[in-house]
Amino acid sequence: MTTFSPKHLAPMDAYNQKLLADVHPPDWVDPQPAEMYDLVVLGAGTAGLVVAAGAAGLGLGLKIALIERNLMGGDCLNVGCVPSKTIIRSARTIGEIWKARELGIKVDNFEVDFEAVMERLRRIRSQISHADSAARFANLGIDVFLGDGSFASKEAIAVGDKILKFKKAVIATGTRAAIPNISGLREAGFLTNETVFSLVERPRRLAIIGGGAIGCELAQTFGRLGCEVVLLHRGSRLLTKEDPAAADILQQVLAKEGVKLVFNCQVQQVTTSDAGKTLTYNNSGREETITVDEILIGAGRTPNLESLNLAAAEVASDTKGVRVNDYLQTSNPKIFAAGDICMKWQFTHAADAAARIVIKNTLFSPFGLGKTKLSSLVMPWVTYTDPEIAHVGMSEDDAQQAGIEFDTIKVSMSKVDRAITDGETDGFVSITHRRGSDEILGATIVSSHAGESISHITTAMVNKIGLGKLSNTIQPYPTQADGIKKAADAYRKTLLTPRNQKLLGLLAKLS
Ligand SMILES: Cc1cc2nc3c(=O)[nH]c(=O)nc-3n(C[C@H](O)[C@H](O)[C@H](O)COP(=O)(O)OP(=O)(O)OC[C@H]3O[C@@H](n4cnc5c(N)ncnc54)[C@H](O)[C@@H]3O)c2cc1C
Ligand SMILES: NC(=O)c1ccc[n+]([C@@H]2O[C@H](COP(=O)([O-])OP(=O)(O)OC[C@H]3O[C@@H](n4cnc5c(N)ncnc54)[C@H](O)[C@@H]3O)[C@@H](O)[C@H]2O)c1
Repeated sequence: MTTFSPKHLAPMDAYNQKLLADVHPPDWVDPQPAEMYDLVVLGAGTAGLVVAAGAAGLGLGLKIALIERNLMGGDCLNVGCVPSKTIIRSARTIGEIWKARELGIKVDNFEVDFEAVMERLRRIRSQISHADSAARFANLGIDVFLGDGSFASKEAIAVGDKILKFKKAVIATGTRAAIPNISGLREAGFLTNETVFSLVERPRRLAIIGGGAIGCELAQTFGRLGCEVVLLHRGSRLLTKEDPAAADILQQVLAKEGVKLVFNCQVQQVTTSDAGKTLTYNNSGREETITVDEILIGAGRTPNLESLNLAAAEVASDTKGVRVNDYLQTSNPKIFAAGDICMKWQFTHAADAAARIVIKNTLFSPFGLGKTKLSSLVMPWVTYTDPEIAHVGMSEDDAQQAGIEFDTIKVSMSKVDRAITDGETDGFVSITHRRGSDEILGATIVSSHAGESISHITTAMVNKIGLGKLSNTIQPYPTQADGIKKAADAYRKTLLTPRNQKLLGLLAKLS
């Protein structure tokens, strides 16, 4: 039986008890290890779960072990996508209420019940946790071990006093919040994604360090839920990995909603007093201070490597994580990796896609034949702010670096009827294509449902459908996805050269 104490799971109400019973049952008894495993998977976040379930689901009688030291489901279910998107839903409603008057609806009074918002988060999370549960995976025929796994040799992993020998192993141990080295921060105390979703009381004043995906999503969310939010970002604009025009729209929206944005900011120290936690920071050369009740860190990730004893398995790593080749194979040919621990794309769907590649490359590529490359994936992602910012494929910078000649077509949402009727014209569709061809290289969409719309373009790219065919694809009127068709139509118009016009004129005369 394990002696696990869920230090970050609070409060221990009925919902969190249900979650725990699913993803780290307090009375769990590890099985006796098999003599030899076909596959041992280290870490039961998205990547590990998909590898284990995918391999077991083939019905080939493979012997599979899955090891998790904390909560099965990893970041996504417990302290990432699921809790964040659940409170983002509540915050969206507040955004709608703010907009109500513009839509002709008077809402004079409303109140945010922060406790109820957070209780809903815990309820929803516990409602879907069964899919990632120890019981479900054991029922799939997988040996589930709840404990800290570390390599004992090139061919074995230790978990507690048990040794699991493997033919192949997969490292899927993910990441955790990187904590910036700021004097007084640890003493003052801070929140990370591991603790922020356990809040039961609304902090009146909240400082967020880092203006990436976590910082932006949660600054808007907690701002809408009634906190005074300051976002301290060291870059000169938010969401450094996104199209600057997309970041610009978000900056304007956040500022309008009352989130204080500080750029080019270096937090130097944190001190504590009766007034709260005071951060001293350098704002473009000026020293400033701000006093808050809580500090949330969203300043990037650090890989979960320390306890793995990678040296024993001769697996190479660096500060970013486990090193892999394009087949997700580590320096030990029997050991693969998937998910945040080894990838620049740190998303649940990326971990899922990588896990599928790993199943194929570990189990179904005899003599290394028929392996799939990570670089073959077309990767979309979405930042769930309001408006959403969605991207797929290459950015203009990527294309430039790859030496590809390109053109970009951009359509403002203010030209899309449905966005106008919805009062959601902050945004655009931008599609980058190979110059002189309709091949789509990448796209960014900023709109209230950009996350849904981007899939049209992802599907087109995966199936090598160009802008010409997208222009022929009928979008129902009026939808915001019509912006994609407008961009494709705009590409078509570029084909109307004087020579083509002459030809068309001739055809018209002859018809
Ligand atoms: C706040 C937040 C919001 C997010 N929102 C989104 C979103 O909306 N969409 C999206 O696509 N992505 C989102 N992400 C990213 C997403 O959560 C990750 O990309 C995804 O969880 C990665 O899965 P993984 O399996 O690689 O790693 P993890 O989910 O980190 O799983 C790794 C597991 O390994 C375990 N482990 C580590 N070391 C050991 C060991 N030695 N022995 C045994 N077990 C070990 C850990 O306990 C953990 O359970 C978000 C992340 C955060 C933090
Ligand atoms: N919707 C989504 O898919 C989603 C949502 C949240 C998180 N995530 C994933 O989680 C990962 C981690 O998110 P994140 O926001 O922590 O990382 P991030 O890398 O996206 O952004 C962190 C930002 O913080 C800044 N920063 C770092 N140290 C700082 C400091 N001391 N002071 C001020 N700014 C500082 C960095 O310059 C960077 O721009 C992301 O890479 C993303 O893949 C995804």
